[in-house]
Amino acid sequence: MAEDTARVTLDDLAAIVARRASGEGEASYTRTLIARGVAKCAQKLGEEAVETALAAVGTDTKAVVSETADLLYHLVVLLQARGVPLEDVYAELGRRTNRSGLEEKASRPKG
Ligand SMILES: N=c1c2ncn([C@@H]3O[C@H](COP(=O)(O)OP(=O)(O)OP(=O)(O)O)[C@@H](O)[C@H]3O)c2ncn1[C@@H]1O[C@H](COP(=O)(O)O)[C@@H](O)[C@H]1O
Repeated sequence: MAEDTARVTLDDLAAIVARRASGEGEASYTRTLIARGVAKCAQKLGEEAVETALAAVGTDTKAVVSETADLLYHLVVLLQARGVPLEDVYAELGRRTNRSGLEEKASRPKG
């Protein structure tokens, strides 16, 4: 899988997306998508999630990687559009590291 390209983390992507969202001038898919609103960003995230799930049960491993990259990009775009810092998500993940997933699930509000 090793290719001679830069390794980009979620933090890197969030910084790129934030710059694109606030930038002016050159064409940007990110800015166009965010300008269409949170609901559109959420719809795109849902589509990419389904495409990732479908790829995961298929046989093409490269498609799983590609769809996952699309999914993570659209998640970062949605968080930007919704004004939620990735840092808040990291903190929430951190709070969960001291208990099991079953405990965390039991602690969620019923609904
Ligand atoms: N990682 C991504 C990335 N992953 C996916 N995509 C785009 O997401 C879109 C998803 O494809 P679809 O076919 O579902 O969408 P579509 O039909 O073209 O568009 P819609 O009308 O449905 O919105 C494609 O246009 C992809 O190019 C991305 N666009 C941008 N990035 C990153 O964001 C940076 C900034 O991009 P711009 O904002 O375009 O400058 C890039 O350098 C990348 O690092």
